[in-house]
Amino acid sequence: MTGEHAARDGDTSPRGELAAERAYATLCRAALDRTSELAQDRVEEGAGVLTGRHSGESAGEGVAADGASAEALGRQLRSRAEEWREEPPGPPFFGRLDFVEDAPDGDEDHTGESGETGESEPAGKATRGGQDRQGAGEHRGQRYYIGRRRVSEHPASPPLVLDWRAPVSRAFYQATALHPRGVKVRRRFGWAPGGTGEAADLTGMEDEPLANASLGDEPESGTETGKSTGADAAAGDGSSGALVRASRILAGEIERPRVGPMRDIVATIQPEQDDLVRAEPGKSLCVQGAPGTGKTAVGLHRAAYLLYTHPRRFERGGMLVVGPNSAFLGYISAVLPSLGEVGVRQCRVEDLLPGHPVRAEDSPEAVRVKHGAAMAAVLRRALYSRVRLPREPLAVPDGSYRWRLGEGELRAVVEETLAQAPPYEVGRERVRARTVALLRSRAEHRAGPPDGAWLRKMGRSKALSGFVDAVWPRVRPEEVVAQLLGDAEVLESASVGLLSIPEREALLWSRRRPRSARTAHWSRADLLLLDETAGLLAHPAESFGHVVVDEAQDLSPMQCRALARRSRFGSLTVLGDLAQGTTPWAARDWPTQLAHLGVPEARVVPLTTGFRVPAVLVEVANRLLASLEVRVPPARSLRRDGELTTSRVAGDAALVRAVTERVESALGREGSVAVIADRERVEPLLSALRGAGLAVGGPGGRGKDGPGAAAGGGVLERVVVLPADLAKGLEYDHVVLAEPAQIAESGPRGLELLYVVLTRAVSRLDVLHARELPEAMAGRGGPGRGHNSGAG
Ligand SMILES: Nc1ncnc2c1ncn2[C@@H]1O[C@H](COP(=O)(O)OP(=O)(O)OP(=O)(O)O)[C@@H](O)[C@H]1O
Repeated sequence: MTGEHAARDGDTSPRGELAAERAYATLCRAALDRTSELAQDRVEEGAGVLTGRHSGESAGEGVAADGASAEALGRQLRSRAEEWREEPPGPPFFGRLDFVEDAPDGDEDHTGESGETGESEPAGKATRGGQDRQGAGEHRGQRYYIGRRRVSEHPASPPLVLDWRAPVSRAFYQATALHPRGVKVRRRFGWAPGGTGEAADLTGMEDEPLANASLGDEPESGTETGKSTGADAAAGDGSSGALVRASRILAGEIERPRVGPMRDIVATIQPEQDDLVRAEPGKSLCVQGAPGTGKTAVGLHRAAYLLYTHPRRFERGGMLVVGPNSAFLGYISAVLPSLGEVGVRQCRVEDLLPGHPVRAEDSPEAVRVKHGAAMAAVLRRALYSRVRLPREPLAVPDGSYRWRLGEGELRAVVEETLAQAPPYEVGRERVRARTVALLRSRAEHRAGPPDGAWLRKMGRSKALSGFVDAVWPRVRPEEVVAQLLGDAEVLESASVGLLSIPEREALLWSRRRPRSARTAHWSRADLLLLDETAGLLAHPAESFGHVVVDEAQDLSPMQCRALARRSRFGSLTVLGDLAQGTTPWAARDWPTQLAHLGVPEARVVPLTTGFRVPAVLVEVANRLLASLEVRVPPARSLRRDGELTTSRVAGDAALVRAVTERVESALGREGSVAVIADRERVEPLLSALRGAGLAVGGPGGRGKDGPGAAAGGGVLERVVVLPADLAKGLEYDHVVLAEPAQIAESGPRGLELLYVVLTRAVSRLDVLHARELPEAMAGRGGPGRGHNSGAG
């Protein structure tokens, strides 16, 4: 149990240890079942008590203070109870830490977290206080189980299992023989895939001796899955490669076939990923990660970590996860709930924008201009061109008297307000307040300080309101944008020096289009303009404490600004890969993109170890990097498996035949198959494959971007034909790539697109080509270090 080493005096044979761990699992399951019942009872009682969330809280601490939060809490309790009812929580733990009894001299701990307790730290001396710099600190002699969530027999009793996010759990991810953090032995548990976490599902375990490993300690135990090889990793450099090579459980988990929606990776988070997950909440972070390095996974785990560690911070401004499209969001939607976080908003940028129906379509050039950074300046000018400097004095009637304000002083009011550049609506009220202040000083001079009622009367007076309307008119975003796009003169004066004449022409509505704000037909990109203008008028009502932005390289400057507005007081986790930028406005460098996102100071951290794409494929993909217009560190792969074939065929008909053959032979093996080609080839390939009697899905049929994934995944055809531009973010066991040269030439970002396509395969990639391979792909050493054949 979490506490003193319980098994020390028991049966220490591998079989005996496994039996003891299974018994412990049974104990945990019983405690979980009780927690579930308790949650259900509380929903029924309507009690506003959090159950087991934010583990430091004992029963009663989460009582809601007001109706709205009581309702939110009720919803959360209900979903927690439903979650428990519908989905058994799975294995109650995946790891165990045994800390040393005595701190060995010179065993420096490098956590820098001395004394970290944190509000989420589980109660009880056993887990209070972090490891000190000399090693185990207060954890000396303790044993802790680590799991997806805290398990205890009662919310207030000491935990049987610690949440993976608790400070002490960090040692599970970070301890190495060089820096053992006071950990004597790290144990990993192997559970039957797909099991519900019953004791019988616990099939094996591996121990890595850490502290004193260099002195030649033997592993504590071997298990049914084989002798521990942990010592190899422990003695190594602690890199992901060394760790994974040394652990069959780790390697098995990482190489497990991918089916259905994305899973959490909580049992196998790697040290460099853990650093990002637990990075300081207040500071923004940008992860430049090669394909399959776990950027999405890291972002989601970071969200869960921040919510757990800083619950109060995110009660005020919530957490937002932004993804590129709804199918992707469907694909990742199960991860946070599986980590116990059900209240995170997950959406696309466009879901945050004004909800006008989209009734118009822009030309590609108009889309490009509307997404560009210059548009923000154009809109600002268009809005502020409405402000007029006063040209005459103002007389404000007050009973039979008239207060007079001179043109010069009124002009100073407007000029000073403009110089302060507040949001437009704030500016308007500021002009009003300052003009009233001028009246007050007049009145004071004449008859002593006026009272509040008089000041309010003056502020609302017709003359003063008329003045404010004249110099700083009230306006709606729709009016500003409709006038800008509908009136050539307005557009010209707002965009001189910012847009070229052809760009202006692309923006201008044709004469047939309605001109008024009320009847305007808005395009998708117009919604960005409306949002930008609304942001110039006032701060958005919706603001987030933290925003996780995925595939951030593909966002346009205007999309970035829409996010920046919503996290003015928060921080961002920006995830992306410049080499995978395929939109017309994709970022070429991070500093520029981070500036658009409002966080120019964010640290950029590379992730280069890939968990998806095998090394032989990564090597081919990396050859492209030299030809891209971006500089990113090349990927390396943890996976040594994987096959690559490259085959030249004689002409298009032969290419179709070769694709069919490859698909047929791929079907003889396990896993999903995707044929990826330029959009033009999709229909012919689909009909050829169907003509050959194969059940094939069209674009979006399955995978991360397909409705299959959104609906829970994998239920549709095993084979899909996919245009290259829909491949981003997807994974397939076997990929057949048809005519890479055509993809490379398909547009200004063709090579980036090809790079995306080359990095989708989890196991096997067949490259089929009738034309020469793109030079960039051939690299210096020629294509295909794997098997080459002339089949076709
Ligand atoms: N530490 C880990 N343990 C196990 N699996 C992992 C780990 N890190 C990542 N993975 C797996 O690797 C795959 C790729 O992860 P993910 O989709 O997060 O990568 P990505 O960097 O966002 O990729 P891309 O840039 O291609 O979209 C996923 O199947 C993920 O579950």
